Amino acid sequence: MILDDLVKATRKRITLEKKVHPLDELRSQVNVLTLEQEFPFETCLKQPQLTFICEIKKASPSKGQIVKQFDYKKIAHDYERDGVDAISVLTEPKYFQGDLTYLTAVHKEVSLPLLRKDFTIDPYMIYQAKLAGASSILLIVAILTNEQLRCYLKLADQLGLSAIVEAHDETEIQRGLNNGARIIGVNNRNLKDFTVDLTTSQKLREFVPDDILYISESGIQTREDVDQLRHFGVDAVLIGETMMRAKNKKQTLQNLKGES
Ligand SMILES: O=C(O)c1ccccc1NCC(=O)[C@H](O)[C@H](O)COP(=O)(O)O
Repeated sequence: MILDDLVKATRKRITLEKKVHPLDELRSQVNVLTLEQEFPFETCLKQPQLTFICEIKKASPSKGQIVKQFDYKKIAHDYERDGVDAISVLTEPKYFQGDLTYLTAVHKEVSLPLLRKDFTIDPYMIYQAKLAGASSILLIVAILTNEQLRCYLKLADQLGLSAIVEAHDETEIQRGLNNGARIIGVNNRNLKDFTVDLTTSQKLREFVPDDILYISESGIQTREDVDQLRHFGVDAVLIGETMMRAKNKKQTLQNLKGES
């Protein structure tokens, strides 16, 4: 399964990165930052209207290369100008052609809350996310033990980072909640065969209490999709490919929001 490959590649990458910049070095840099505890990512998800998180994503395992021209700074500016609420930046290099430096650069360019989209399997990656300017990280239940989930959520909290706890079924949602998740993300993409079914977000909605933020991720293409998800009671949508392929991002976003 693709998640196994992603975890393997991530472990290899992080092992190398730790040799260049050991954990203690990252820790001491984080210590000199003023740790704000405002959780801007969560604040933006709590607004009354649906929150739009749009992604900066060059390639993916399911689609291969999505865009040839990849001016991530311009995309970030366009997203901010056009009314996106938060930005997700893929930092996984092997399968998504992402890079942590994209996140650092985007943080310098825009003031929107940023999600480090990666396959977090080590606390080291949470420190990296903080130093790169993220206000949120991704924790995928399927690749973490309960103890890891609990510890990573605690560390994120200490660093003023929110965490999207991604689940694919009722059991994973329960594990996320039992270990302290405040945000549950449901992935509409089946990671075994890459098929997308937006009703996954509908089917799993009932297992997430109303005081927990609920994000629908992947496969969102049209205004009808967004309307449907709004109707299912999601707090936010995470949209990657549709926005990345859009020639006119402003118009596409307005259309998705139902403003044009
Ligand atoms: O996008 C993939 O092919 C993929 C495959 C395996 C694991 C994760 C994957 N995507 C990460 C994401 O969560 C999406 O980039 C995000 O939800 C946006 O999805 P989309 O709008 O379909 O680009």
